[in-house]
Amino acid sequence: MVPVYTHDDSAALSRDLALYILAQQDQALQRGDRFNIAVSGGSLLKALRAGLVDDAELRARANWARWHVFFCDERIVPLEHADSNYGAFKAQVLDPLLQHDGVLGPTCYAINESLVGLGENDRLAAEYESLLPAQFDLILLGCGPDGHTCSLFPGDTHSYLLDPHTERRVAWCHSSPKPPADRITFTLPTLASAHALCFVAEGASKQPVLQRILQSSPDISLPAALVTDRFAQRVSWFVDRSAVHDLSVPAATYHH
Ligand SMILES: O=C1O[C@H](COP(=O)(O)O)[C@@H](O)[C@H](O)[C@H]1O
Repeated sequence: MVPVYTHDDSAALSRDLALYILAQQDQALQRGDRFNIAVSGGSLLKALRAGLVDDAELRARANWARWHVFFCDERIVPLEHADSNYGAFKAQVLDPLLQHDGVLGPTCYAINESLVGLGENDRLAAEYESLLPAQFDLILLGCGPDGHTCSLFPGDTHSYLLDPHTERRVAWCHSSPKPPADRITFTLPTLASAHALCFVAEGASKQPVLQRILQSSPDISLPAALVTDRFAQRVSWFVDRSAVHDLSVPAATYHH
């Protein structure tokens, strides 16, 4: 059973999430000289900002200059487009960090914007793959109401993205059921090689899908359940009470 760290509200979740990330950072910097972290887009970024950027004490504990930040998935749009995960991370984390004097920011790895719109999406995925470190210290994952994580979507149309033996570490996801249609995404082998995988899910809208993922017989047709099941020893979930309301999931407390 994976730990499901359950919180009364967003503020408590954001703080524990930040403490968890800092613990992973410290372990990574004992192993080497950089913290290789991958982030998802969506609602996760609000929690990152509240826990790590807006909180002065925790912001100071992050060794930002050693952070190398990648994106678990990215929408194939210009970086300043409203749908860009890089753009959302910049707005929620990088720009607010810049407002604090003396903070040296992280190194971020965005898609090659010059390939957007050229019909070169396989090449764009391959170029992004070439930037990745051999192994991630931490991958932060979201979970959509349909059970997708990264841009690994459930259903036959997207089963090509879930090949556990693919040599591709980043794949082009086309015809995404959630707009925009074209994206790149980490594949299962990339997730498999991470030291730690952490899902974040908040709000009552996530409750039905969490029921299918966190029950004792998970529905592994859902990519978020598949990842949880397959890499259980390295997976943690950070949730709020409304996301697991009425579920028979043992609530864990994050000890820091
Ligand atoms: O499209 C995406 O959705 C998922 C889930 O987002 P959320 O807002 O429901 O938390 C996100 O993890 C992924 O990075 C993003 O591209």
